[in-house]
Amino acid sequence: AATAHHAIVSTRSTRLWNAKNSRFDKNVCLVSVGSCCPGNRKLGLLCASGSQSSVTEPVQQPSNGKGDHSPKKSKESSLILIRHGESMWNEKNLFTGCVDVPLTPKGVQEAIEAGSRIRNLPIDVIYTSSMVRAQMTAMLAMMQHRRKKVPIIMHNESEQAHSWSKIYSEDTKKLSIPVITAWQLNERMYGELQGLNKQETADQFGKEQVHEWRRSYGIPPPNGESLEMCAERAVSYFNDQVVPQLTSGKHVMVAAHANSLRSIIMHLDRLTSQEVISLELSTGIPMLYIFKEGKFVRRGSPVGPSEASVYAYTKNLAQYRQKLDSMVQ
Ligand SMILES: O=C(O)[C@@H](CO)OP(=O)(O)O
Repeated sequence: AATAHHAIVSTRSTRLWNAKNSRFDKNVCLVSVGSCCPGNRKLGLLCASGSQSSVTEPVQQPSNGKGDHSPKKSKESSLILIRHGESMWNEKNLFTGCVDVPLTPKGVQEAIEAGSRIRNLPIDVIYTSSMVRAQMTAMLAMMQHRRKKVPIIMHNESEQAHSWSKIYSEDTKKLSIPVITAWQLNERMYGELQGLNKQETADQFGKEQVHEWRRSYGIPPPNGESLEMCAERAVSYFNDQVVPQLTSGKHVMVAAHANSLRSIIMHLDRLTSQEVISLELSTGIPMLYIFKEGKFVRRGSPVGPSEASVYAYTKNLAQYRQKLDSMVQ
């Protein structure tokens, strides 16, 4: 199943991500530590701003007050980004945006397969959008995880919701993974395109115009959000909430959407507004980054439960896997 060429992370339409070999095809651009496409640039140093965490276990964010959040100790943590599996409107080729539609059976299958690819990777906390397709994907993927911790959605929308969902056993807490839902990670709001057929819209307004609405950085669809506007909320949230977790050594998975993730990947990989135009994400393919000393290094996509691909696993991740091997009979 992992043999297909997925256009997960491609900054040129000529480059396709080969999930099997964890490398870009055509431009011979391997994803390796410290380099990324295009032009072998160093991956971006990410500076978090305004660090606070409202999650179950607040994390201390080391900061020197200058926006440099490199931890003092050299901890390594992993970040998995995953776009939801195929939704019922993906299947119908309809613009979806902030309309909250569920997965198709194929999307469910994609989420399960994604789970099998990451079943040996450590995950301490999960962030999802507030939309059911991202939440289904995260939950279905976690059902495959070897650690068998229980993903539990945090309900902090009111005092009552918070207190009524309290867990009274520390042991049980240890065997669970908080799932934090955030509207900021929702799909880009597609305005008056929501519910329209993508092909019919291109026929009506012209291919070029629709491509600009769909893929440009700065141009919003009618009464919708541009990628830039989406980035303002999604990347801010990522910096404010997710980065402090990583800085404290927690391993994080983020389940979200094509465009909210495009904006985050643009930020992590320091893509230009031109480069992001051809960044396409497939449904249900997990992407792994390592966060170390304040830097994000893209490791590619884990190929499967037994083959990590040479680029995907670090020494620490291999050790975690060995630990799982010794725990699971
Ligand atoms: O319809 C949407 O919400 C998105 C993702 O499916 O569309 P696009 O393909 O333009 O990113």
